Amino acid sequence: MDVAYKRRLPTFSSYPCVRDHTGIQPDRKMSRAAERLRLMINHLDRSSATISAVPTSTQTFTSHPQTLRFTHDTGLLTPEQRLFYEENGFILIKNLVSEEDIDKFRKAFERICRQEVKIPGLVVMRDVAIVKSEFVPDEKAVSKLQDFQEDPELFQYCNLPQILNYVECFTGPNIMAMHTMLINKPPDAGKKTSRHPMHQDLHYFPFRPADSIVCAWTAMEKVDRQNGCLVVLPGTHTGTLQEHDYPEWEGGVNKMYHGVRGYDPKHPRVHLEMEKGDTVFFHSLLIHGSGMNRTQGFRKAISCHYASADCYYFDVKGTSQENIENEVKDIANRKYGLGEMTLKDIWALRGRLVQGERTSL
Ligand SMILES: CCCC(=O)SCCNC(=O)CCNC(=O)[C@H](O)C(C)(C)COP(=O)(O)OP(=O)(O)OC[C@H]1O[C@@H](n2cnc3c(N)ncnc32)[C@H](O)[C@@H]1OP(=O)(O)O
Ligand SMILES: Nc1ncnc2c1ncn2[C@@H]1O[C@H](COP(=O)(O)OP(=O)(O)OP(=O)(O)O)[C@@H](O)[C@H]1O
Ligand SMILES: O=C(O)CCC(=O)C(=O)O
Ligand SMILES: [Fe+2]
Ligand SMILES: [Mg+2]
Repeated sequence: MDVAYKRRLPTFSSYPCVRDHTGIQPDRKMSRAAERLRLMINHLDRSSATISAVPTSTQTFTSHPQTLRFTHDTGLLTPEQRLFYEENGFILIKNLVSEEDIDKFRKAFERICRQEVKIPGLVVMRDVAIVKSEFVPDEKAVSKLQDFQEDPELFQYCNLPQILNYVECFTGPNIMAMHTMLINKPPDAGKKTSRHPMHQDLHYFPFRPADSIVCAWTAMEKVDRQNGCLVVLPGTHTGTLQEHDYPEWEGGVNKMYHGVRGYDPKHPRVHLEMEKGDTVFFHSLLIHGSGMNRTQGFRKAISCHYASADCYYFDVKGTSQENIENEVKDIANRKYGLGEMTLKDIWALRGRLVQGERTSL
């Protein structure tokens, strides 16, 4: 563990934004949940990760066993944190990435925007509102970098030991970094195109199981409702993958920003307000999005989707993911002439082992 990290130990925040009108009472909910888990964990059968809720003195476990399905016991997460992720599908760790590291990522980003470096495979995206205007090599023209696995500086984010320690709690010990992004949400140009529709990241991934895929998303500055923080629907990770499509937004929508078709607008939502360095880990099925940026600043975050290297690819043909596959293939073909490549080939090329063994992906 590096010294800088040790000095400022991260703290766990249950619901980071209690100002949100979700109707959830975080403190009450947490203490009840934590107490229940503490009782259960006394009787944890580690080999099967199965919890027996009411063991008897004769050791006959006749009650309904409850399984911890979404987390692994690595000794890092407290019982409260495990139960929180199990129930909500995300967990926010305060102050996990140092200022120094974030400033380094920001400088690397700026160099890319100024076109001082050329990174193989990197996708530099512009917001749909300005895509037809004149290009200037400046961070103001870039809404997102995607696939920075070949940038040695930015990719350090994916290798940060304190991030991987948490990731392992959700993926197990063999870890692949599958998808990388630096999001530079621009000030909204007036058409609300800076929003990201509510979606499940799994829609983009031709590999499974969903429970072994987690996103780490780190705020590179203070993010709040004003500049378009993440918004999550707690508990939706226990559902299934929904159909996604372009939302019908008057002002237009960014390429490949699909949204969940007809999600329940009454589902409680939580705005994840975060400080620089705070990191949220969330499940690949968790419904999330981000609001518009009402400030004049470019709201920055860096993220990586990790998957267990033991995951397997599958053919999305005939599933709800076929629409995104067609778009990805179209672009890959137009840009790189990768007509013969399958989605699996594209992902296998992009993925990088960051811990353990590359067993399958
Ligand atoms: C868990 C993952 C969740 C997600 O990743 S959600 C977001 C996923 N989004 C993506 O993966 C998009 C990544 N972006 C890209 O691939 C590229 O930026 C993109 C959109 C293909 C543009 O590539 P460029 O190299 O800039 O190509 P280009 O300038 O020649 O444009 C090609 C055509 O695309 C259009 N375009 C560019 N940026 C756009 C945007 N933001 N929204 C909508 N349309 C956009 C552009 O106008 C052009 O269209 P046309 O051919 O002139 O009709
Ligand atoms: N009525 C809606 N229908 C569909 N998606 C919505 C709707 N309202 C918001 N969203 C989506 O929910 C996410 C977050 O929205 P949110 O309401 O937090 O942002 P906002 O409306 O821009 O700002 P705020 O509500 O904080 O004033 C975004 O992805 C946004 O696109
Ligand atoms: O940073 C954001 O606004 C959300 C990005 C996101 O959810 C994604 O790209 O999948
Ligand atoms: Fe996402
Ligand atoms: Mg709103």
